[in-house]
Amino acid sequence: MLVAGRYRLGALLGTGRSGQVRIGRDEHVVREVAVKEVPRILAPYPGASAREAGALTRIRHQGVVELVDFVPDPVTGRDWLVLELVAGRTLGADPPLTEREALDVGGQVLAALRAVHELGLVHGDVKPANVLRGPDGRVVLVDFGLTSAPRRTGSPGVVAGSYPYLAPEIIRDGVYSPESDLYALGMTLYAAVTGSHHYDGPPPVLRPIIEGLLRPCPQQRREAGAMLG
Ligand SMILES: Nc1ncnc2c1ncn2[C@@H]1O[C@H](COP(=O)(O)OP(=O)(O)OP(=O)(O)O)[C@@H](O)[C@H]1O
Repeated sequence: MLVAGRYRLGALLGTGRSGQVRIGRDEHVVREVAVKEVPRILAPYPGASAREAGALTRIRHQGVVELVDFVPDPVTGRDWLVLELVAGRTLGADPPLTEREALDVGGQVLAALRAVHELGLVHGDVKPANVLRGPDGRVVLVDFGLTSAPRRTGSPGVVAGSYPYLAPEIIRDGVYSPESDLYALGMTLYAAVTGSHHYDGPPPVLRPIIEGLLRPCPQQRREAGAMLG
């Protein structure tokens, strides 16, 4: 299949809640990209594709996936996000990381999150499936479908995101903030080194960092972030 008369779809890279992500061959400039299909009617959160495209247009950082093109298709009701093809695998796709590797990954994700937060945005869905790690060690954050300004929905129970990476204040009050991204990073690192997301006491080297990122008080998570870099 050819998207926008230009991107020829190939092998499946991954499947998420919104749709499929495939390798695409850009026939105009002959290079490979990643093409994410978001069927509007099935999208778990309305406006996710436009929100993701809008956020990625603003964020430029080596740890954040680059947006190449955005192709809304009003006829079929599908949107296509054309992204930089990241050579890497998601955390969790392979055996657990060593603590040293997790420290490095944590530092890189934190740097990417800082770029997001400096623009006044919250990623909103940090989790192992949204962190890609390449053979060269480069770490890239993907899936900005829930990215928005900090917000408080005030409706407990109706929360967007992924358990168990949701900070307690999101579950309680629907409060999304840079600090809720830090909580999700803490849980992501815990899952990356233990292979489990059932929190049962952190591993030794990362203990102060993970415990700090998972603090119930959002402000206190910043100190743990500072330990990562
Ligand atoms: N640019 C990319 N390069 C390579 N693989 C990618 C890229 N973007 C996404 N993927 C793969 O596709 C999967 C799904 O992508 P993504 O998380 O963006 O979709 P989603 O439908 O929004 O998922 P979610 O269920 O987390 O909301 C990722 O976990 C990853 O394996």
